[in-house]
Amino acid sequence: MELPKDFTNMMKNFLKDEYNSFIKSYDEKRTYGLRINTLKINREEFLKINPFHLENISWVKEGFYYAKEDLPGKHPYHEAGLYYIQEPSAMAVVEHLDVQKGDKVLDLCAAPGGKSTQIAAKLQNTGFLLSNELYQKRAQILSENIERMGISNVLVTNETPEKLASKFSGYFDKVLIDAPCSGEGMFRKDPEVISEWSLQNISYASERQFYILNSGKNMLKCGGKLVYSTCTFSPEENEKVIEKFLTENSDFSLEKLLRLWPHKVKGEGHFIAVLKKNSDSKFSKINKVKDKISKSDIKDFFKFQDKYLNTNFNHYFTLFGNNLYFFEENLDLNGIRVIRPGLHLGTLKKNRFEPSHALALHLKKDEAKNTISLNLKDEEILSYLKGQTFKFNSENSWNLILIDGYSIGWGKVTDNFVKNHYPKGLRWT
Ligand SMILES: C[S@@+](CC[C@H](N)C(=O)[O-])C[C@H]1O[C@@H](n2cnc3c(N)ncnc32)[C@H](O)[C@@H]1O
Repeated sequence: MELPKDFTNMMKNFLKDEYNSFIKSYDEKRTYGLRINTLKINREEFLKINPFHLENISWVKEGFYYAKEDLPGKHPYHEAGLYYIQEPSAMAVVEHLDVQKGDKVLDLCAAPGGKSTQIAAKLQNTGFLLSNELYQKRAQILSENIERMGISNVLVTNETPEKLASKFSGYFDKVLIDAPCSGEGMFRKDPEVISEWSLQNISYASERQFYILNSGKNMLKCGGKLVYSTCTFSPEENEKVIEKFLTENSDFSLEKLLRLWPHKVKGEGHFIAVLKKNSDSKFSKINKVKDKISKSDIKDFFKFQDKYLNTNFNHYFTLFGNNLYFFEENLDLNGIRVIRPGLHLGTLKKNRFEPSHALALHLKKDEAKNTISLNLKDEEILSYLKGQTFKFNSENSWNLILIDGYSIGWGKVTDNFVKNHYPKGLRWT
């Protein structure tokens, strides 16, 4: 692999004796990883149905290497959100954030969602995750991944760090800043990154990283943890950013600094710094908004819930047009660009309610009154993913489609045929 001269010189200076082993790692094959989504299935249950060649990743219990030919991105279990495809060393970051159930967590640079979905699995639908992405297109992808993983306690926003900081001062127990970087750890995975690399870009990236870190710090509570990470190796974007930050912010202390090097671990490499905040920021009390929606406005949803669900969504509801969302907290998010204000329950149509794909992926098999159980080997599963109808004898009703016991979407039985409600944009061709 041909690497920029400035890059190899920089790494030689930094790594000294270790440089040769480091540079040799670029001649080795890249690694592939997936992480089991424990919101939907636990590790043991997944291993019983696992169709891939998996090997443990030592630093994440739910993380596995897979073989390139496994192609887990094109598998019905992927569509059911049973796992997330994530670079193995990237999985280490959230392990150091110390997420506890009930925590309020901010993921400030979140798209496409690897670390947000990992945080959500640790929260187990308790507490609250604010998952933010600056660029709108990337925020949409993030939102789709959040949906696929069946997460309910997350707000997806599309904001600048300083805008969020003006609203959420001293609010979060944990803040993750997985900063945009020059991506030197992506060289094996995506050689295009090499052509965009330059020393000038490193300087530009480090300024941006410092600015993001400075916005993120204000949103943390006293005693809270902030993890700063990158998938790059240049010290200017890593140790130097942290050193400068600590010099200017004596109320923060460094708890841990970690490097995952591609010549030392089986992964593409990562930098992780764990910081602790030892002072109070003025706590912004986020106003709670009154539930503006009366039960009669959404009576069709309640009818649907009574008829088809074994679980209850009672509060708090938001309507975006005709789209109904549920979120455990009733925060006033006025002025913030929200892409997903919680769990999308469905759409209010004329005199009826149509459940959403997000709700299907969130539900466990026992939470729906009617289910259609399919196995991986059943041809109906492919028909379903292709958006086709198939025969099923039952009375007319909404049914949660299950693959090996895990929800994958809705089907509406009409005259013994399953009308397909797998979203058009996700259908297999
Ligand atoms: C390394 S990626 C995040 C990867 C993500 N955490 C994951 O695990 O899937 C960094 C993200 O920061 C976003 N970003 C770029 N500039 C930003 C800025 N000024 N403030 C906040 N985020 C920014 C990028 O668009 C990108 O999606």
